[in-house]
Amino acid sequence: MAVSFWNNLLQITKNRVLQQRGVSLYNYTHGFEEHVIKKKLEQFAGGSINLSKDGNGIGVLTVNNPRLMNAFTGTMMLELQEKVTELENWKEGKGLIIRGAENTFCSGSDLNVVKALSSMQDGVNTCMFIRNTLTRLMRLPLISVALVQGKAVGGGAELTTACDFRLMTPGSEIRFVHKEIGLVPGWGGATRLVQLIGSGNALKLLSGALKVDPERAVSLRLAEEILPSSDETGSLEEACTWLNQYTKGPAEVIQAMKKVVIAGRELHLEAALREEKDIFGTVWGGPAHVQALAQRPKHK
Ligand SMILES: CCC(=O)SCCNC(=O)CCNC(=O)[C@H](O)C(C)(C)COP(=O)(O)OP(=O)(O)OC[C@H]1O[C@@H](n2cnc3c(N)ncnc32)[C@H](O)[C@@H]1OP(=O)(O)O
Repeated sequence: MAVSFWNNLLQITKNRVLQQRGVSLYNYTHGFEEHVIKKKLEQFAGGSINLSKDGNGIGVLTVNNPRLMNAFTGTMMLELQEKVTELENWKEGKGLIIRGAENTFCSGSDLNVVKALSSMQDGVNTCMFIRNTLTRLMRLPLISVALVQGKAVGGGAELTTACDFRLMTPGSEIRFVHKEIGLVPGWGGATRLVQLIGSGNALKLLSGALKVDPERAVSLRLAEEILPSSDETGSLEEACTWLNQYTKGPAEVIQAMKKVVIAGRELHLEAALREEKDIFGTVWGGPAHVQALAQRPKHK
């Protein structure tokens, strides 16, 4: 009796968390002091995270620090959080492409930052900070795609797993190199990798620090497709075309669709079904539904 009460309470709390935007995994109750780590990260400047949004509801987020193969400096980690907040509030948004500048994806944390924040406390806090951001990124009500050109290494490989889909260009590679530097993934990448490809395959990629080329990624179902182009402009156009297959229609319907999938992915059956009912209620009788019914649709 007492156990089922607490289980129900836990589920209700989880649902509430999923429904709210901008809610973080870790807060002061977990010993996480966000303002302290933000002050430290501010000291490591360089690079940027750029966001452009088009009129069709597709955003392009670019990890931009080509001098260091798009490694994340401290200020880029802070900027990523700001851009995720902006995307959470983008009412017209439907899809998101994440890519790296100048033909390569991302080489993870800037190793200079890793060295400077080498105490256990700083390392754990930095990981909590970025794991919060990537969890919010994963839960955006947008269909997200990592466009992997060149190399996605370490934290860069982890970033790809926070997207709904991965598209790879010829010659590109995803590699969880953490073992080589005496680490395990800390940006939530191991957990998400297990969910994507199963524990056995995840263990092989992580413990072997294996280079995953596009063919292998597709066969593991880590990537959806290999794009024909390897250049920046061509592959971005192809990624947009791929994404457009799934983002036709009104933003409120696409966003609701992503939310029911998040519920199915993250909640237990009964809680997910309750969540689906609530989300259904937000589109039933809405403009897109009424307009579609008025046209007496046939789906041949
Ligand atoms: C979550 C925890 C983490 O993410 S820890 C960080 C994990 N990442 C790494 O260990 C990546 C280390 N870098 C590499 O293995 C290679 O640079 C990779 C990414 C494979 C690219 O190789 P390649 O195409 O030959 O380029 P390169 O080595 O000449 O690199 C160009 C310059 O960029 C730098 N760079 C690269 N990655 C980082 C990084 N993560 N942090 C800091 N600097 C990085 C390289 O050192 C190189 O700089 P320089 O030209 O030697 O001054």
